[in-house]
Amino acid sequence: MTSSTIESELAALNTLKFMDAIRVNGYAIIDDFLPVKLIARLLLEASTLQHNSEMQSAQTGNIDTQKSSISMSARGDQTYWLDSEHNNISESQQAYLLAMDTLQQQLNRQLYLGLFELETHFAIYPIGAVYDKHIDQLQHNKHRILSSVLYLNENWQPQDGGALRLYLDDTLLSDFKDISPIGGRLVVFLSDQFWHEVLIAKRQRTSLTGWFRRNSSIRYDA
Ligand SMILES: O=C(O)CCC(=O)C(=O)O
Ligand SMILES: [Fe+2]
Repeated sequence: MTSSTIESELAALNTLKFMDAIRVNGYAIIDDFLPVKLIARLLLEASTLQHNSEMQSAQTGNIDTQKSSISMSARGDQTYWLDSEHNNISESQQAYLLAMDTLQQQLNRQLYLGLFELETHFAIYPIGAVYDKHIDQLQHNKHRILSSVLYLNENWQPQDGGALRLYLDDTLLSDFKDISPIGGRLVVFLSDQFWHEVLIAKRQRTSLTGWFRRNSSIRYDA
């Protein structure tokens, strides 16, 4: 997919509504963020990486430092970072990165977030895996500004479970929104504001998770 195709795909989105949602609520959801074929190719690539044992068990960010035990959490996903160390970034992965870069520019232009770069990885949650309630902006790392999750799951049904549970009020556990990990759906939320968790699923659950950062000095800490 060429740069101009991605640009026009994104231009076609109702970006103003999306930006307004972030401005007002601190989070936003876009369905059909990328073409179905591209989502299918990314899903296949994640499965292949898993098959070839190239994914790693995820770790939580602060076990080493013990600085912010409040953020310590259990997670059962496997990850694969898209970065220059893995120099075989596929065409589909490039298309995803380009789309996210375009989104970053729009976010900066319209919300003045000053986002500098995206760190991102594939994540696969095998059946039964969860990610306990946590917050993405760790106390020793304030660089993560906006979290993003692009779901890659084909034909995901509500009864499959695996929702992202976003707590809308950190003092009120009953006030949450459950977001189903439907293929092509992109969720973004302010990294320091929302406690969230990944609920158990009956099917394997695949995504591209990312964090838009303001600074690049510390990387890959989750
Ligand atoms: O996959 C999701 O819905 C959320 C993942 C998440 O919270 C994380 O990786 O920090
Ligand atoms: Fe998270």
